[in-house]
Amino acid sequence: MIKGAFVGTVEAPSKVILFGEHAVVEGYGAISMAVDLRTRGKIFESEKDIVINLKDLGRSLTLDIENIPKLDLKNYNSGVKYVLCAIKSIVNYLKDRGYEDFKPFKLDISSDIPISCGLGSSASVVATTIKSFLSTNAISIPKKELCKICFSVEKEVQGRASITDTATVIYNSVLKIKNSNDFEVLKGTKLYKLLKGCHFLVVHVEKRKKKTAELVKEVAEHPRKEEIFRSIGKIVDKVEEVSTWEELGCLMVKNHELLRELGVSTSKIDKVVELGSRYGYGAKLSGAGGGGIVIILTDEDRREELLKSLKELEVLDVFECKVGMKSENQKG
Ligand SMILES: Nc1ncnc2c1ncn2[C@@H]1O[C@H](COP(=O)(O)OP(=O)(O)OP(=O)(O)O)[C@@H](O)[C@H]1O
Ligand SMILES: C[C@@](O)(CCO)CC(=O)[O-]
Ligand SMILES: [Mg+2]
Repeated sequence: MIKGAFVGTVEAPSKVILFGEHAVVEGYGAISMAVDLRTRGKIFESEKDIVINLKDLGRSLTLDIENIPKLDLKNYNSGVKYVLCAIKSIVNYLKDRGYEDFKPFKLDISSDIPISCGLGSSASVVATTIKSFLSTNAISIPKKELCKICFSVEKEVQGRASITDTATVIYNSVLKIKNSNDFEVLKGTKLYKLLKGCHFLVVHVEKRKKKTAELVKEVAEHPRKEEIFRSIGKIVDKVEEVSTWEELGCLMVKNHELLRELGVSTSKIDKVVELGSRYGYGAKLSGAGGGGIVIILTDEDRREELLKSLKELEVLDVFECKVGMKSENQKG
């Protein structure tokens, strides 16, 4: 073995939630779409231990393989908990199924996904970490099992989570989340065909002050959450019936208004949603909120006016995204 020899790369995409965030945590529906902004895990040989370099955080973890099942996440700061919990979860999952003698490796993790803005960077890094461990040990498990493990990591770190983000980055497609345990890949459906023709802009409006874990906890304590979740659930049910971009955009705005009532929007997010409605078919915040991203269903005839108005608002970044296509940065 050449010490530190490069072995290979594992990747996972990011995601946007088109409809249903927060309500989906309590079993309502959601519709999500993978986005081609990716987390990469570069795997190298290692003589002993698992060494994980989190390039975007400037942090490095060295793990004695024997001690991984007993890792206590409370001893680590929040920034590394998703990756640590991911490693611990896959080791325990495999040990429970008779696997042992896991190989040491070094893993460099880096990502083009803006962290903590609603693009599912946590789900993407969890999937990348677990897929890297499996790849190093030449073990493959069914995608559904991979989803369950990745979801359990988000739930353990956040306290509350749905299957949306992890299933979407693992299946790398457009998903309809049906309830807390079940989803379907929408490929070939009427909605998928409509979405395939859509042009979306993902606008990173502003940095969030809170992590998803805090935001979902606050929403869980909202006095009107059940009433608002029911209304969001009704919107999600309507989405599969729409036939035009106008109808889709209108439902996005209605969903956004309900997220505002949940208290997860901000004034700048609302301004961008208003621009998305003025120069496009509609828009809404996406992900846990509290700042972060807005997704806009654009009208290509008014795209330049929209981009000019976004520039005047001094948003952080603008990415073009289309179903199944590479995302391109559009910030002038
Ligand atoms: N490239 C990365 N390297 C290491 N850790 C990362 C990376 N990207 C995300 N994380 C972890 O995920 C956390 C952000 O997760 P969080 O759920 O708050 O935001 P998000 O997943 O981007 O947004 P949302 O959950 O709303 O889609 C970071 O604080 C860090 O712990
Ligand atoms: C806010 C939320 O609905 C989406 C976060 O991207 C949380 C979850 O579904 O796990
Ligand atoms: Mg997340």
